Amino acid sequence: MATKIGIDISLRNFSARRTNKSGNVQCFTVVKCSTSSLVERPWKPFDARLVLEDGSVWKAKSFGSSGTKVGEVVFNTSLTGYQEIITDPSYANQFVLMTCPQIGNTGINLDDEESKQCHPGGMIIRSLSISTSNWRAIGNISDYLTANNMMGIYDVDTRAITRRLRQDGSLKGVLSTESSKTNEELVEMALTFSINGVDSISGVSCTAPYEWVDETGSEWEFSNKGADDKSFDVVAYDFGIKHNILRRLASYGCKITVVPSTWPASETLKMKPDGVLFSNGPGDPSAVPYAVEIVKELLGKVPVFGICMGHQLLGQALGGKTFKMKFGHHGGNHPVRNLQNGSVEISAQNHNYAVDPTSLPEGIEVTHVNLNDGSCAGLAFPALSVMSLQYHPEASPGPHDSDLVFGKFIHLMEQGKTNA
Ligand SMILES: NC(=O)CC[C@H](N)C(=O)O
Repeated sequence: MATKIGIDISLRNFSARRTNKSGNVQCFTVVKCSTSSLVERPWKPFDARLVLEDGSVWKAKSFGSSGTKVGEVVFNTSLTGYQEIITDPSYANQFVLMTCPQIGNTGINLDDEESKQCHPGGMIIRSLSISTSNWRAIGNISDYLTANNMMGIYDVDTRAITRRLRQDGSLKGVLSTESSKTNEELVEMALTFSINGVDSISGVSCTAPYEWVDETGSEWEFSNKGADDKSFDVVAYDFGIKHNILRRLASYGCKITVVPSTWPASETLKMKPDGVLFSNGPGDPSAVPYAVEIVKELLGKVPVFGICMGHQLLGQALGGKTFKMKFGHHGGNHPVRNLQNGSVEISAQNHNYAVDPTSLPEGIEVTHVNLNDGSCAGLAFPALSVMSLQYHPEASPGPHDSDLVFGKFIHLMEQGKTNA
C-alpha cells in the first residue's frame, strides 16, 4: 500500500492560537485553507501591476491583499524559507522579489515566524504553487498574506526584474491592484517615496521591555549549544529583532531582556547586564543618530555584539560611516571569509547598507569580508569588548555555519565577568 506523505489541507478548516514561553501570542486568522483560493485555471487576466521608478510596468496577477503600496524592490536568492523572510522586520518598507521560481509549496506553519507579523509591503514571485503540502503546514501563503495585509504578485518575469536591479541598482516601485490608477500616477508615487534618510526602526521596535526565554526547539538544536543554566544576563536592543536571534542566545545560556530602540543607555547599565546585543533592523542606519548615541554610551562599559543593523550602528559609534550598496545582499549562500581563523562561512544575508571600512579609525579590526564583493562583513575592537557581523549567524532561513559566533559572544561576556 502506498504511504501518503503530507496532509491534504484542502479538507481542513482551522484557527490556531498559542502562547510561547516568552508570552508572545501567535495566532492565525486564517480559517479556510483550500487550494482553489491559490491559483485559478485557466489563467485569469492580469489584475496587478508593479510599476518601477524607471517607468517600466510589469503586469502580474495578484494574491494576498489588494490595494496600492510603495516600497523599495529587492531580490532574495534563498531557495527556502519564504515565511521567515516575509516575517523579518528588516524588510519593512521594501518589496521582496524571490528569485526561486516557485513559492508556496510548503505552506505556512506556526514555528517559522521571525516576528509577529509580515513586514514587506509585498512579495513578487514567478509561480504561486498550486498546492500546499508539508507536515507542519496549517495554511497557505495566499491566505496568510491576506490575513497580514501584505500584497503579493505572481506570473511576472522575476528574472528580468532581477537583471534590471543588478544592472541599475535598487529601484523604488509601486504594487497596485487598482485599475483606476494610471501608470504615470504610480511612477510619480515611486519617485516621491524614500527609504534613504528615513528612520525605519521606530516603526518595528517593541514599545516596552519584555523577557525572552524560548530556546531553539530540541528537534532543531545543534550539538554546539551552550550552557543549560541561564548564566548570562543579556539586554537585547530591538531595532526589529528576529526571533531566532533570541532563541539562539537563549540556547547558549542567556537570560534575555528585550528593550525598545530608544531605551536609554543609563537604564541598561542599571540592569547590570553581562552583555548587550544590538539587533538587525530595517532601513538606513545613518538616519537613526539616537540609536548610534545609545551604542556610543554603552561602548567600553559592557561587552557588546551587533548583528546587521546593530553592526552598522556599532560601525558609526566607533567613528565610521555607512553607505548604500548598489543592490545589497539578500540570500542564503553568501561566502564570507573569517579573517581571524581563515575559514569560509556560507552565510545568510539581508542588507542594503554597509560600513565603509576605510572610514574607520585605526585599531578597529575588520574580522570578516564578503567574498562576492569584498565588502566589510564583521568588525571587532577587543579593547572595548566589541564584536559585530553584517550578516545573520542566526540564519532562519539559511545555513548554520556562523552559529558558533554566539559562543564567541558568550566568551566575551565570560572575559568581562572575570575582569570585573
Ligand atoms: N537585516 C538588517 O538588519 C538590515 C540592515 C539595514 N537595514 C540594511 O538594509 O542594510
